[in-house]
Amino acid sequence: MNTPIIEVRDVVTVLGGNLIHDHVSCIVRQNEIYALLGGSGSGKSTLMREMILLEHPKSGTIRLLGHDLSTLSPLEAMQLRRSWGVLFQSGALYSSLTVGENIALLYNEYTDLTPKLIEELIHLKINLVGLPPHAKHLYPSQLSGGMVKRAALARAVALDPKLLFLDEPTSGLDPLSSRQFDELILQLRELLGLTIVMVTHDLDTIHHIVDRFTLLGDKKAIAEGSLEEVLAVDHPIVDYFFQKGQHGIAR
Ligand SMILES: Nc1ncnc2c1ncn2[C@@H]1O[C@H](COP(=O)(O)OP(=O)(O)OP(=O)(O)O)[C@@H](O)[C@H]1O
Repeated sequence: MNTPIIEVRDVVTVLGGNLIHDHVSCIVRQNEIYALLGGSGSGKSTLMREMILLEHPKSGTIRLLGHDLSTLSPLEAMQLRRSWGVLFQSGALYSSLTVGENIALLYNEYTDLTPKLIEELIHLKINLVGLPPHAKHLYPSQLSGGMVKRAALARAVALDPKLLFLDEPTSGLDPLSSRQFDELILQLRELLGLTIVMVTHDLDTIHHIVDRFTLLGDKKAIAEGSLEEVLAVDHPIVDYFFQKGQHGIAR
């Protein structure tokens, strides 16, 4: 649990001439569920995108599974990309393909598995995320919001990644579906031995399943740690976020 998997050190990010991160540091450890929390525009998604090579900091370092992301060769980058799965906020499934075909795309692109084995793996992954077997034949437009997220999750774990990145996994879900999705994330962490990083606004998720998190604000990492550790930090943004001193802790 203590081995660092992602180390962000002194990251400075400038986008469109605007300073987004001003020397932000944080550490994600093996097997933990780690969250990036903060107000709108605080740079949570950008930091996650930097961890998966979709953006690049102006300065500072990000090490992932021991690799400095700023010095990767194209081949190393390609290999490293295989070690993570990503669940984007909208699900990002191809609308013209069924759930099964969306998952099969990955196997066809990255493996030499036989069609029969691919079918078996698709069945396994669909079952793993709690979807009924017939979901394989459905198109994204035929799924509820919660089912789209589950299907996208099945795709994200298709290649057995070590790391899973989730962008606001419970956004758009009702409270009951959100808690069920939290439970699923917990189960997947246990079953697959994953380390999970998520961007979230959902304080219930923070309470229920997140081990540690960074609170971003004012372009900085205001606080990092467990909920208890963050709540002990004396900072107006911590007070604001958790409504300390008003009517208990906001949930
Ligand atoms: N490509 C870009 N060019 C210029 N500015 C950008 C770009 N991408 C993001 N930004 C800006 O960077 C800031 C941080 O954006 P980011 O999406 O990381 O915030 P966030 O904390 O995830 O916000 P939200 O919770 O609203 O999704 C925002 O002000 C956004 O407008």
